[in-house]
Amino acid sequence: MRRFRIEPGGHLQGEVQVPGDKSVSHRAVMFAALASGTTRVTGFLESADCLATLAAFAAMGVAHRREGNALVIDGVGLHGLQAPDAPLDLGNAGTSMRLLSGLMAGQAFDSVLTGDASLSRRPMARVIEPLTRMGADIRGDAAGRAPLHIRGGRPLRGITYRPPVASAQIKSCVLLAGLYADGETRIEEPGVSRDHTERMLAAFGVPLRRGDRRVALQPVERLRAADVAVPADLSSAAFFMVAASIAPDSELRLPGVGINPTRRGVIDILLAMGADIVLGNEREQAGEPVADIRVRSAPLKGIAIGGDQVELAIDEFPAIFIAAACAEGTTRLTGAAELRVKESDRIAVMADGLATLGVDVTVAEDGLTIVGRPQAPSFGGGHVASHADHRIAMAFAIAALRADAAITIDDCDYVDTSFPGFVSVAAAAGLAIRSERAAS
Ligand SMILES: O=C(O)C1=C[C@@H](OP(=O)(O)O)[C@@H](O)[C@H](O)C1
Ligand SMILES: C=C(OP(=O)(O)O)C(=O)O
Repeated sequence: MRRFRIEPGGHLQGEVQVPGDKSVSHRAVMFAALASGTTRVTGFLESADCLATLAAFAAMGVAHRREGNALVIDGVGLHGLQAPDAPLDLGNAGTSMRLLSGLMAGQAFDSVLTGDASLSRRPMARVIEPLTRMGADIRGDAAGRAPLHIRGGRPLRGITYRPPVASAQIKSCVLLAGLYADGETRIEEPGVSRDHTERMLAAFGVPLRRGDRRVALQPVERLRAADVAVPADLSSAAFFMVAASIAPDSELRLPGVGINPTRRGVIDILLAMGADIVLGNEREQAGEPVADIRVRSAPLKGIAIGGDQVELAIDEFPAIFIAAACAEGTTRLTGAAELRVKESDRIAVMADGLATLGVDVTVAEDGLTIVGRPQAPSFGGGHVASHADHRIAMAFAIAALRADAAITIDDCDYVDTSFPGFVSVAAAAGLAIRSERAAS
């Protein structure tokens, strides 16, 4: 296991090219595999999570190769996947497991989906339940967790599903099963969730009816291969947006970052906190809005965050909490219980780490309250446990910019699930970070 050691202080300058979007990369592999024809994916995120998805399709007979900077995938068609001869191991990737569960429910063969210790703790009843209503035979353990055993060859029927939480993973799972169902599949969500699946299905020639928090899909004969240019990942960019905001004398440019309106909550939250963020050259890339982002240091202030803002920034809260700890006044997050069922319990784990670094934080069931320390240093140094959660590790790494002593972080191998190369990219921008092999 590697651990990070970050010396305190520093400022950030220059251009940071963050890697491709994780959500879009997973979907690009899935839809390319199911399409008729060949798809070229550029900007594919070569991270552990997305490579697990790619390996799962390779195990089901989908060929891929690298040509220059493109990942080229030969689609096998909606009914062309082959039975894998072993369980599909999806590692740490919740998106992969939940989306694949819907897809596997529609196949003629049986499959088993497994994952690592973190993924095996995450709730899967949220996909088992709607898929069972559609006619699938899918079972987890007694607590509704992975491994998931899926019996193939079951006829599926379209349903109208109203998930209890707004979740792109649940929605996408049901839509993927809906590709194989008899009749229309409808989803009506209690809130806004990211719409990468809908955008990419449309690009692959699948007609959808979309309304406010609603989507409906009719089964189709085939998906039409369509090249995908994956935007840079806003969730990875978020660490640098916060870092440049809290470090003095900093200015970073982040080119080609996805700013999908169902994902861009972190930009709006940081702007509301007083951040100096400017979006330029806004354009569309493979059906997704992207922009070049410029961030400069700025004094931040605490705000209240809740309601619809939560899902729009769901993966960015570890970074946002670091911003809040450097802000003038109090930041209060509510309505974010979903953070407790990510790769780690991100409310408890972030609260523990912030407290270790001397920040006054109060935990609630669905959020937390952070009293900011606007005078640098905002953090003491110390040793923080990432609980094998990539986003926790990266969040505490940037906290060192406002610390008075070194911060060390355990269990940082998992950063590769979403941001391979984080250490060298962050070091080149000005963070005094190094990765060390830990004793155990
Ligand atoms: O669909 C996706 O790609 C994702 C959806 C979100 O999860 P939920 O659907 O559970 O909100 C997010 O946290 C995850 O990192 C990626
Ligand atoms: C929650 C995340 O991913 P997943 O659900 O795919 O594991 C994340 O990347 O923060």
